[in-house]
Amino acid sequence: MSAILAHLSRPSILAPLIITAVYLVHHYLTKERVVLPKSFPVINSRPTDRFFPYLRAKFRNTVNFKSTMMLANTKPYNTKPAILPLLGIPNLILLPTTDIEFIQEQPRSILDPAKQTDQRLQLQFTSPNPDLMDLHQHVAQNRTVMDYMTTQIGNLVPDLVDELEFAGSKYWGDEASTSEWKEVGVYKTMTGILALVSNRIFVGSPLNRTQEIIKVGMQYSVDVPVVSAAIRCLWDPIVPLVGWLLTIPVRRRARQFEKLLEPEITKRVKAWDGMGADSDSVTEKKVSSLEPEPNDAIQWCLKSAKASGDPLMWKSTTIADRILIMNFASIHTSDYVLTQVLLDLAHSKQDYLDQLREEVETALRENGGWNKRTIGRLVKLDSTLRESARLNSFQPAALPRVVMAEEGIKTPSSGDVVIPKGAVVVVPAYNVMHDEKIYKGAELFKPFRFVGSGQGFVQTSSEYLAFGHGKYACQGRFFASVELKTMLAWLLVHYDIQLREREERPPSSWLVWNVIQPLKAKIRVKRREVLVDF
Ligand code: HEM
Repeated sequence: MSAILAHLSRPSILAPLIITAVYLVHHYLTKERVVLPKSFPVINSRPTDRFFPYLRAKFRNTVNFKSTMMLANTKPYNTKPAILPLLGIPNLILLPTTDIEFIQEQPRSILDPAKQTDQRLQLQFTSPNPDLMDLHQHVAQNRTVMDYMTTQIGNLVPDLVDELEFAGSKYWGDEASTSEWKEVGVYKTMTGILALVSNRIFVGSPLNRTQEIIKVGMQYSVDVPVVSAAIRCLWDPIVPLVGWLLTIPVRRRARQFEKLLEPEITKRVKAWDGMGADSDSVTEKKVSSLEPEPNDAIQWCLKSAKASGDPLMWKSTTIADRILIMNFASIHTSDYVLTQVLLDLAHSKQDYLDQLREEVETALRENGGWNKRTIGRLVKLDSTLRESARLNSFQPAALPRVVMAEEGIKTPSSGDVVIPKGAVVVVPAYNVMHDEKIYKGAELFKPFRFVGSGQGFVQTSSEYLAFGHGKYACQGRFFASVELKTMLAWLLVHYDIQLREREERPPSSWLVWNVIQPLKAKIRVKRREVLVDF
């Protein structure tokens, strides 16, 4: 015994023990705890659960979230809020679908979507620059840059197509390969093509083909969700240290990305300043000595930075971090949607593929080739994307928001019961988008379901939540819609896709409350001889 005591009293052992003990006491005594209303039922706990009902409900929700979402259609969950215990996401309250309109209208000061993203992605460790999400002037800049993106993307269709010629040939085969079928990994090739095409719009040509930029941007985007999910499962007291350690490689990649973009951003800033443009005199003529002025996200960031007059906004690292976040926000969401739609099509009917191809070829002929007008005419293709995103949305529970109001909130369904500050509310989405009463034949892929319905790919509603809904719905969806339609149209015109009508479509997998596309699924493609005359 005395030997053990002597051992423990050595400073190298004792000091960490004392620090840990002090931390634990401090943590548990001072941490603000969110006490969820006791009157709400716990979804997926059963009257027969005599022991550990909460833990058992948590287990069921975690391993089979789809069934939880279906349960949300039944009483009392379809009219009343419920506590939703789930691994790695504390303080969740599932609201009924009848609250969707109320939720989507609330300002950030009441229900904040960004705070939920902070928690989910552990941005205090993983963000290249935590201020980018928090500081008012950064948030305003993000919004302005997204506005540029929305208004400019139509004009950039020819650039997208130019990049597709290169990326498509690289991943799916070039013009010399028209006689052979080629087996391709859908997710892998879509990610590769998207990284090139999206970065053509983000950093411009030829920088977008720099291997290192693509590699670092992708690694960052792959690592953040994985490492943040791991941190969320850690025991609270060890999160600050272990979380920081686990994310060292992520932060290293962000610094690498900043270095890789630094020469280009500095060149652009110098070109701007070289014209003697004052911070507050942004005119189309005086903006930059680069001829022609680049039309890409680096330049949009620079323009809006100069308009703000705040030098921090045009610092090279600030702009590079914004571009890295764009890579993160766009590549995984878009490669998800493209992978799913290609698998849906490959496992559907030849007639669908023929009709889509015909629509694209007619639009190309009638509108003089690849441009904004052509893409705007593709109503069947637009409906196909919307239908696939409905069936496969990666957010089976939508509109996650943290309650920010000091006094908590009451929702239409909670009646007099207050949902406290710090709780995270969500609404069910999987069951809504698979509801037979809203979508007839809801489990079927009917690509032209929305043709003539007045509902385009980007339109959100309380019945269509693939991009969220309302005030804080996806800001990148207009960009994504043009980019994905151009990509899919170009691929359909340039490649035959071998139909796998009789084979089972590879299923997505569910990981807690995320849906993951079939990462290993393959299709067979063959380059076509393109005969469209335009
Ligand atoms: C098909 C691809 C995409 C899908 C399915 C998608 C989906 C979503 C969803 C579900 C949300 C949450 C909305 C809510 O909670 O109400 C969101 C938010 C957001 N997305 Fe997307 N997204 C896509 C592409 C993009 C792209 C390409 C960008 C930017 C380059 C982008 C930027 C954003 C931003 C900035 C937000 C936060 C909006 C806010 O809080 O105001 N997204 N997205």
